[in-house]
Amino acid sequence: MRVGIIGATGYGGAELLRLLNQHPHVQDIILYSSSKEGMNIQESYPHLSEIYNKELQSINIDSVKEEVDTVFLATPPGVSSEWAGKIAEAGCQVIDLSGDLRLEDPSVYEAWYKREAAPSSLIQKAVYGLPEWNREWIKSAKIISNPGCYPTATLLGLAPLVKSDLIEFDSIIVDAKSGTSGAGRSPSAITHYSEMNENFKIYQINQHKHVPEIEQLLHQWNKKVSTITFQPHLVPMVRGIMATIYVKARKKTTEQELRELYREAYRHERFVRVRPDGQYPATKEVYGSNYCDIGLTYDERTGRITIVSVIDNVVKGASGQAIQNFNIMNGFEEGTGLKLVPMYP
Ligand SMILES: NC(=O)C1=CN([C@@H]2O[C@H](COP(=O)(O)OP(=O)(O)OC[C@H]3O[C@@H](n4cnc5c(N)ncnc54)[C@H](OP(=O)(O)O)[C@@H]3O)[C@@H](O)[C@H]2O)C=CC1
Ligand SMILES: CC(=O)N[C@@H](CCC(=O)OP(=O)(O)O)C(=O)O
Repeated sequence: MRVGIIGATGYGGAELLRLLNQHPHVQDIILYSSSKEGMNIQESYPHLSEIYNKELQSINIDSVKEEVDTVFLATPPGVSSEWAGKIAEAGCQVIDLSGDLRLEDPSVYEAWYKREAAPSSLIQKAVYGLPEWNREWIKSAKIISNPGCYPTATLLGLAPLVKSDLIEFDSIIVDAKSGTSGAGRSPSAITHYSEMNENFKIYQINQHKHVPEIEQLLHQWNKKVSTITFQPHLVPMVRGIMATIYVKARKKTTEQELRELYREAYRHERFVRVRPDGQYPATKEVYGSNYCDIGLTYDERTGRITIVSVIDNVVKGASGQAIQNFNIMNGFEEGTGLKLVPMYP
């Protein structure tokens, strides 16, 4: 297949290129840029020297239509609402890494993103690309809205419990930590070295745009869930997300019962690994891979369940999951191009 990446000069785009470059069903990758047309991608990314030697193309719907079968939009919010519809109408598959098409209610998008929402007709066509729980819809989708990085870790960590009726549904607290690559390639006063090295910050308290995305899915899975508490933090590392999730059990349970619930839920999922008793995952254990690793415990004293869910934000939290969706949409074996052993140490 021939694939295009819009936003190839960003971190999500570069990771798509790294992974698609060794995908056996991808014959050609065209890179599009809104600001660096005519430049070679190696000028932006010297690590691609002698591996990928191509010029960035301007984004033009007629050439996109001629050149590619699938377009990955690795662009900031606001861009996909402009391009996804046109590209789909031109007959290409669209996989959007941004948050533009994830929220079903445009007024919720406008309240949290503080910008105009995409047209409802476009949002309705997009399938939320969380393969472990939405695989059947992804198979026939033409437009995928790829989940956010924090929602991926949080939803995979919460799904078995929320679907089980074992918990107090108003008790969910998510304490999430991310590396700085989650903020993209452009440096900012929040993420640059002097600000982040030897530092640990909470940000966007009670107002992160991933709150409604997480709540939307949890509510779809169980109508008893309405709101959650979610607080994101930045940690001085490049890749990785850890979501530590606290939930009150509705009645007495055991760690063994909970682990069995998770093992059963993810028995056939190649990218979700449930840790054995007493093991809790660290971000480095999924670094550079498409895995989501989950550990859990039950505190008999407080009746609280703690779930620890880790991903690499650029892989399972963005580009790897996008390729997992690409594989499912096209009937390829789901792990194609994603058989990545985490880099350790
Ligand atoms: N980084 C991460 O861990 C994750 C990112 N995401 C989402 O994926 C998307 C990409 O993120 P990321 O790669 O980190 O961001 P970056 O800021 O690193 O890259 C975004 C790219 O978008 C392109 N771009 C900017 N403005 C426009 C425009 N008006 N029209 C077309 N292209 C534009 C730019 O490329 P150029 O100037 O060459 O056009 C830029 O390099 C975002 O929506 C992000 O929220 C989702 C999950 C995780
Ligand atoms: C560390 C950091 O800044 N992370 C980003 C999340 C990136 C992401 O997943 O954003 P989208 O929903 O737009 O895809 C943030 O908090 O906004």
